[in-house]
Amino acid sequence: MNVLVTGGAGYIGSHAVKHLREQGHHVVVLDNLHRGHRAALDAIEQASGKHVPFEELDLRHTEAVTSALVHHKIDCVMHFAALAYVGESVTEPLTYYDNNTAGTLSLLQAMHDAGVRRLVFSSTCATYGEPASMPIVETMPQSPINPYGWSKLFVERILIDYANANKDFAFAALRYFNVAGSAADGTIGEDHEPETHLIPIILEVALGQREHVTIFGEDYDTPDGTCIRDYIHVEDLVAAHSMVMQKLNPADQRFYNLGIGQGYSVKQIVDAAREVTGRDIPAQMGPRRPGDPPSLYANADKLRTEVGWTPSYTDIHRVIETAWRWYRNHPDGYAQP
Ligand SMILES: NC(=O)c1ccc[n+]([C@@H]2O[C@H](COP(=O)([O-])OP(=O)(O)OC[C@H]3O[C@@H](n4cnc5c(N)ncnc54)[C@H](O)[C@@H]3O)[C@@H](O)[C@H]2O)c1
Ligand SMILES: O=c1ccn([C@@H]2O[C@H](COP(=O)(O)OP(=O)(O)O[C@H]3O[C@H](CO)[C@@H](O)[C@H](O)[C@H]3O)[C@@H](O)[C@H]2O)c(=O)[nH]1
Repeated sequence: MNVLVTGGAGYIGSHAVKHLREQGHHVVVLDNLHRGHRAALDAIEQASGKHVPFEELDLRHTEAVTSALVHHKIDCVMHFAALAYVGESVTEPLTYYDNNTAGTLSLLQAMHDAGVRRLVFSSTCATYGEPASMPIVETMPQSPINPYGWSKLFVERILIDYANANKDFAFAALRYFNVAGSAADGTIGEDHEPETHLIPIILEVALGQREHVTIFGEDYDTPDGTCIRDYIHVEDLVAAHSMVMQKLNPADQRFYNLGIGQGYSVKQIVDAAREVTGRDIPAQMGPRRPGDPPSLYANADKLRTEVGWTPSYTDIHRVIETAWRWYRNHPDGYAQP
């Protein structure tokens, strides 16, 4: 298939580009490079010896996006492009609604104008807010507790309405839990600025780039008092995307949780990282981070049953190993040393 990957120069998008090409698809990247890295695409190009077609465009430039869709004869869009920091969304809500919600509206208009009828959308478990029970199943109420979650939930709603009005359109919204790790072959990885995610921060401590990791709260109602999350390896996540894409039939409206169905506490992650790296990783207790639910993990049975996906990484040590390989070999990320 001819697939347009929006946000393809970002962390998850670049792993999707690599995987889809390995699966034999023809991939075009669209990214405005606001938080992406041209160097990630260069690395994919270098490792494969094959050019990565790249459109440096913003989602909100509808006409230019339409032209790109037509020019590359796109069959399906995988839509990763978004702003994705919960804390930033609280202080800059308009930026999030403009980029994530209005940006997707513009993309849908462009797809409509270009006659592209398949979309796989990056949603998030942040759309569930603080669920009453665990694990989370897709039918549970969605009530986000931050603008980031709302900016994604609005898109889910828009997709339903658009698909109801256009019966030849099909979409899947994949609600990710915590995405972690790097390509097992070491070619690409995670490089966020600012970095706010737990595993990268812990590995920056292991590298000596930070003095300690602060554990945000140890008074939660969980077995060791720290927050529990469901960490899915980025390669398992993108494999699920291509499997779902292949299954999309006209008029499909699919919603899936994308996690491994097992939770780890913050303390367990720190301990696992100490074992993997063999480094002393100083941790300090700090106050809770506003907006953090105590526990979030998936029931991912629907994806297993309907699509046949299973995660290959179920041991957190192996997930951290892939991330550690990337950070050790690229201590400055994609920046030139
Ligand atoms: N990282 C996670 O744990 C996680 C969890 C749940 C959902 N998600 C979702 O997955 C997707 C990818 O996340 P990521 O961690 O790879 O983020 P990222 O910041 O690394 O990548 C996002 C990419 O999108 C690009 N982009 C943003 N707005 C754009 C626009 N208006 N036009 C064109 N390009 C634009 C950025 O330049 C960047 O390259 C996002 O939609 C995010 O909401 C991520
Ligand atoms: O320095 C740190 C960083 C994080 N945490 C904790 O570690 C856990 C994971 O945090 P983080 O890695 O920042 O991920 P989340 O806040 O869970 O958010 C991620 O996962 C969500 C889905 O769960 C996505 O929607 C978001 O885009 C993505 O950033 C949370 O309990 C945090 O409180 C710490 O204790 N110390």
